[in-house]
Amino acid sequence: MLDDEGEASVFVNRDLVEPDTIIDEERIVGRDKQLESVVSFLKPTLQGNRPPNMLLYGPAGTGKSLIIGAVTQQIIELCQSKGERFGVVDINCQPINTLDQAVYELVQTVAKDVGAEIGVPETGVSTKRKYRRLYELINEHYDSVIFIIDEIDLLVGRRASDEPAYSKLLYQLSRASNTNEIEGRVSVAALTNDPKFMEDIDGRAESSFNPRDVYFPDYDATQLREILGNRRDAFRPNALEDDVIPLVAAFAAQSHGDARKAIDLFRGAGDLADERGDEGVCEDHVRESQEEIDKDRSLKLVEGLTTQKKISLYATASVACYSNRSTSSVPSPVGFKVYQWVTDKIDADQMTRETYVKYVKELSTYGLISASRKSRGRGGGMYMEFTFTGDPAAMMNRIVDDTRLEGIAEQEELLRSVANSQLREFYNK
Ligand SMILES: Nc1ncnc2c1ncn2[C@@H]1O[C@H](COP(=O)(O)OP(=O)(O)OP(=O)(O)O)[C@@H](O)[C@H]1O
Repeated sequence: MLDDEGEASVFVNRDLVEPDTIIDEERIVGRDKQLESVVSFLKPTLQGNRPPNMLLYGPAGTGKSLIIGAVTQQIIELCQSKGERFGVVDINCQPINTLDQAVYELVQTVAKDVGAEIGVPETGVSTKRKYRRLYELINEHYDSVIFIIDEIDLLVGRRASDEPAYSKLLYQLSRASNTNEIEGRVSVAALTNDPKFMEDIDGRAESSFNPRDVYFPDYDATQLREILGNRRDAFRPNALEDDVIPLVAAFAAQSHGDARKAIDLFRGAGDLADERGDEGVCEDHVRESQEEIDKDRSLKLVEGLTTQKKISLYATASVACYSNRSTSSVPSPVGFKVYQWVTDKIDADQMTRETYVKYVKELSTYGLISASRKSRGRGGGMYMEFTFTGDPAAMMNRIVDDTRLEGIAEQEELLRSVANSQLREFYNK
């Protein structure tokens, strides 16, 4: 089978494994409960009533956008057949910084959907004017509307002390029909990975938004297998060896349970097979793509760290890497001693032990390491134990690109002995 460029390819429909491709409802699996809830909440629209507001929450890649998108699409079609205009106004807050930009983005989205002029400039007019234009467009073109605000918790606004921008936006949008600014029925669906933002919304916003919750948990390996199995026709028949889907699902379930990343890995394995001119996709392609993904991710992350964080991570990784013990986990007091040694050697500032622990713990939120609290036994106090999820030596190599640490890397034997003597001292106490 040849692809668009006339090259042999394992794919027949690569789009199906692109994350942004909108898929048919038959390909959605494992989200029956969430689908049922969203359908039941939005059904009143079809009877001419106002649906409740909704909060769809759960980790990344668990189908929040997919489910709300599929249900609202159906409602658009059902309304159309009755001659009613149901507007779906969908924005993602990730690239947006302020309330003013968010309102402008809403105006732009509606204008594009209905083919009208935006009608307000992006800058130089008040946010109020933008709201007015938004309501005007909606009143002209829709009988009812749902606002879908993705990654709502990221819309914090400029000043940390103010009421967050998401709180103001939720307040305005959810009361727009009570104040008759929008004549038709309005509802708001907020999507987030982190529902804790609700703790910071203003009391007024809370009572006017007052959402019905729908929770999206991580997918397990069985669900991911099904999701991927439903897209196997992206590949040429017989191009996939039997163990490919189970392995992709197992990798994804183990590290995140995110369908988007699982689909990325599936596609990556196919791309690798194509690159090498192999006829089919096998287990090795999956393993190598996963390694590439891990490498890229940690590389990007390490590049963005401050020097102090790099040193903390380097010292911790060196203990994991050089340890002569049977486990490679790193007790924080040992990591800190090695950190002190490294900072002395390169003549860098030295943070306190608390700061060192805070920095290393922070990296656990990126999945590079895991951190757990341990007890030293009676009277011995508590400490943190760090374990690297990937290869600590690869991590060290990446950090050494930071020139100040090159000198240390040349003293590998010395660092090895420092790490082990600190480990011995810690465990023999
Ligand atoms: N249940 C499912 N069945 C089939 N495909 C799915 C399912 N859940 C998610 N996907 C696919 O995974 C990708 C990510 O899903 P989606 O965008 O809905 O995640 P999300 O929860 O909104 O994530 P985020 O918080 O990152 O925006 C999409 O390509 C989607 O098609």
